[in-house]
Amino acid sequence: MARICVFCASSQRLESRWLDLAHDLGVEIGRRGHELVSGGGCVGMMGAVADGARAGGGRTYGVIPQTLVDLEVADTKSDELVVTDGMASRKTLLIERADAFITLPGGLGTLDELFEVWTTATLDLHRKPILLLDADGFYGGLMEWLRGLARQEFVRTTALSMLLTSRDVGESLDLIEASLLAA
Ligand SMILES: C/C(=C\CNc1ncnc2c1ncn2[C@@H]1O[C@H](COP(=O)(O)O)[C@@H](O)[C@H]1O)CO
Repeated sequence: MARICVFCASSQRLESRWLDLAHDLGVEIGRRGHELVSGGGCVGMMGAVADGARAGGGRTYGVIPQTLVDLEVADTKSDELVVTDGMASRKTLLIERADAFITLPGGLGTLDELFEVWTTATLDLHRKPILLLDADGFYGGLMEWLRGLARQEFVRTTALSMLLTSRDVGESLDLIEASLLAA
């Protein structure tokens, strides 16, 4: 069993294909016996992945700041919900709790979380696998831009190679499980 943290969109105005993707990933995390670690929200893809994990028989662990609890967007169905005093302490707890990270399509919050776990990995502050689930080529533009940064020596190619990528839910979890087994 691994504790897999999923970063994804909180927006409530998304096409159903993104909510379905998050739900499918959650179901597969639960079905494989893993715990879902998440930002503890019940809206958008965040709610879909958590509901999916529970539907698949998995345990869910959420970490959410009090400000978002006050806005009534907390995943109150979570098996364990930790409330923090701010966004920074929330992110620290998420990173400490998880064994691995998967990033689904998302906006600024999702990108912030991806870059935090990725930069800390490049600094060898942790050795937890990080995977970008690039469904429908959502992250194609970002990856192309990052490869350009590597060509110009702003980013090390070893940093780029730390990021696992896949376009598929099952393959993403296969890659994470293989990486955890190899560690
Ligand atoms: C009040 C509304 C939405 C609530 N917003 C959030 N709820 C929970 N977690 C959030 C929220 N906004 C950001 N986060 C964290 O960042 C990621 C999602 O951010 P994005 O900008 O939507 O990509 C997510 O992983 C959370 O940890 C009204 O709609």
